[in-house]
Amino acid sequence: MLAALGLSIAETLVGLVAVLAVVSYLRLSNYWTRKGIPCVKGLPLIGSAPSFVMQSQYRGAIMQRFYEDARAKGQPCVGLFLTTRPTLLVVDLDLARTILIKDFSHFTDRGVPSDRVNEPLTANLFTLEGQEWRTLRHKLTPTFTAARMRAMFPLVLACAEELVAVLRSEAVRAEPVEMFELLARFTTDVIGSCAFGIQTNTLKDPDAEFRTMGRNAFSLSPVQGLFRFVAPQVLPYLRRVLPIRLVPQDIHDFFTKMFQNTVAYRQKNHVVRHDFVDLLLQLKTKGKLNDQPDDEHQSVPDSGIDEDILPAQAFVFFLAGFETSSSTLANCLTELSQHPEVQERLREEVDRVLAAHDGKLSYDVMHEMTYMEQVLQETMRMYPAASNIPRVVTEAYTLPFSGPDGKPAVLEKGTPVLVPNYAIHHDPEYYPDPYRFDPERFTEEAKQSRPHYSYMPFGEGPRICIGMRFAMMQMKAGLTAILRTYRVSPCEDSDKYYPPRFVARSVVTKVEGGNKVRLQLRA
Ligand code: HEM
Repeated sequence: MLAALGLSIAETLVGLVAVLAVVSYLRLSNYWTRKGIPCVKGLPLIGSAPSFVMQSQYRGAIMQRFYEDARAKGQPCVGLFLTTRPTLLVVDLDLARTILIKDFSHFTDRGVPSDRVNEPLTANLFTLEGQEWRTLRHKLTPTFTAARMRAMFPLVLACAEELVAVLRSEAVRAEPVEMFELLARFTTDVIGSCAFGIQTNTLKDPDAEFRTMGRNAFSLSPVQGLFRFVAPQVLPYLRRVLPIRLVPQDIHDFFTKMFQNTVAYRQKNHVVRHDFVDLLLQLKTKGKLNDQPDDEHQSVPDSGIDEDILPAQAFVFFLAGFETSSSTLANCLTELSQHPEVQERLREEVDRVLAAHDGKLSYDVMHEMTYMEQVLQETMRMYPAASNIPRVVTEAYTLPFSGPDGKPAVLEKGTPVLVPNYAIHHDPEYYPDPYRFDPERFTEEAKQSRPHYSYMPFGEGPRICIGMRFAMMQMKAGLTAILRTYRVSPCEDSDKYYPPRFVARSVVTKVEGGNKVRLQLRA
């Protein structure tokens, strides 16, 4: 055919790119303008944010620039093009509430690709869409109640004690300690224990297979990053012709096998451990937990969770839970090392609360540490693990305001929407002097004085992080264990790393150069 037209492959490709560029240019010129939504056009094919396509800047900061410009002009939102894809960036907090909560039924999905047939691990709570997601969320929600967390707490505490022991040898060496890596091993052990029911031993052995697999699951090559975050819309087409996997085969096989082995062992030996494996197995058979009453008003009995996607749920608890919590905890320690007065006040609280309970830490005792809650909240304001909250329009949606021509703007099905929580968390109108670490921003009084939805480290609405209780539990257990035994202080070269710069091509908000601190045993 090409030969008949007298074109070489190179000429055809150049022609194709030229046509795409013209189509993209025409779209750029009209798309948002026709809807009456102010926009940032940018370049054909690349769109409004070259650094987004190149993955050369932290995504939170990229969106912050658009957010601040639009906010200065009093716009409730701004239209962008991420590559050729029109994407709506939300600026106004009422609009954020409308999308995430009030009219959630038009925005139920995230637009993260999954493939249940070829890669069952991708069919998890984070990626599933529509009714499938709704049913699964309904079944999994009771596995995260305070009572279940209380039952799992001893497993978490055992890992926190191991962390303290490992830190002891680091403190004795008197060298700077990279806390991010150590804390990633801590949270890997915690979630390995609670979601896979095994002792992953990564604190004892940094090269343990679970840590390697966890690390690899988060290390994206530039090309993987491009497909997963920048142009996921082209992924389904490419996957038809190229052998592109969402989760590399070895990682997929490893986590599936781990979960299946644990299940087989539990069923053979009738082991009960009060962890997520137990709870997932209960949900598999009955669709509800053993101690949940039957719903009298339900005409059809609950069906169980399909066996093929059971490991996927343990996998997503691990993936969504370990690096988010470890990076938050590591950033918290960096801030505490830079703010000794906050650290001392927090340590006094830890000592006082523990002394009132014979030195014994429990799930309920941790809740008495109110200043610790403030410190972690301020950390998650400055370093939200997810810098933007993504949604996709699942049913065409008329925005609650009109464009300059007086006509209401309609968002088409499939349009991505981003709520920029990093930008909102650094808006000086909500948080004066936003780059200063100040846990006083989270006293009850200070929280009441701010508008709703100006703080969303765990997202918002029906799709809010399901694991936030678990996250707070493991972070508080880790922080308590560290502070009751050690003091942290900055390294000599800390001005190279603080104030922090964020890693550009990272799924989770992480700082450049890691989180190095000095550790001293308390006298
Ligand atoms: C500091 C720790 C954590 C942070 C900051 C965090 C943050 C988030 C955010 C921002 C979302 C998206 C929410 C939205 O779209 O509105 C999310 C979703 C999710 N998180 Fe977390 N997370 C953390 C820890 C955890 C843990 C420990 C687990 C599990 C044990 C977990 C499991 C999940 C799951 C399964 C979802 C998807 C929920 C759904 O779509 O229904 N996360 N998380």
